[in-house]
Amino acid sequence: MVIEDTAPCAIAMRDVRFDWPGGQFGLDVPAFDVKQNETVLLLGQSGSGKSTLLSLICGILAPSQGVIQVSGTDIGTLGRAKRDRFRADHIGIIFQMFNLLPYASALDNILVPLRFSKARRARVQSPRQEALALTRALGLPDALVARAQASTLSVGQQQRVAVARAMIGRPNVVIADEPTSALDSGAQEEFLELVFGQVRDAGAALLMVSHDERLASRFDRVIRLDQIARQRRAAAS
Ligand SMILES: Nc1ncnc2c1ncn2[C@@H]1O[C@H](COP(=O)(O)OP(=O)(O)OP(=O)(O)O)[C@@H](O)[C@H]1O
Repeated sequence: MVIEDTAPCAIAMRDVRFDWPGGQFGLDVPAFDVKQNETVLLLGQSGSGKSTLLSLICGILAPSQGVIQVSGTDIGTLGRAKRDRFRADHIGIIFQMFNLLPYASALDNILVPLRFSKARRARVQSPRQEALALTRALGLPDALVARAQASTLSVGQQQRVAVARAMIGRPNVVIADEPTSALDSGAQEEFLELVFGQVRDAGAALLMVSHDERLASRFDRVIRLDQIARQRRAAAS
């Protein structure tokens, strides 16, 4: 199924239903869109289903019904392997704890998405030069990026590496799951500045999840999970 009138949308969800195995928690999303070039902050309390929603959009989880369209592709029609490929090709992901490979260099961490995606690799002329251009823009010295093991970097340096890894090969959708939760407020500001700059340069859509309302003023649009999704919880016995 193709959702009509979503041409400018990077993400479009219609009548989506998902239940975690065990039936303790489920999510219904009647309609949710993020436009290309739009920055959206998704707020919600702990346990409300924000990460579940992001996993559906990234194709890590599959809905039991409904349509999830990312960059014009209905990812629900893809099998698991194709969803994994689609995610690698089209989505840049910034995780809460950055999830860097600890013993690899910062540079090798940044190049990981290109190893998993030919399409993303094809959008990069010189991987090493592009990675270093990104890290320079993010304020990291070349020698550190090329030589330092990720585990030896400060949290601030790790977040920059995580942004560069998400942005290499210019994905058109960037998903960030509470990427500022480990940072103090000064570092949060700086981090958002970096992410927004990179997302704008790539012409990408950004969907960031947080429970921190103070971030709201920076985004084109702020929504609460309960405005777009209905949560289903099993009654406690
Ligand atoms: N792997 C899992 N298996 C079964 N149920 C799960 C699983 N992960 C999450 N859930 C259920 O989904 C609910 C929502 O979890 P989710 O992680 O999506 O919330 P969240 O809003 O991202 O929370 P937080 O802000 O604390 O990260 C949880 O309360 C839990 O009941």
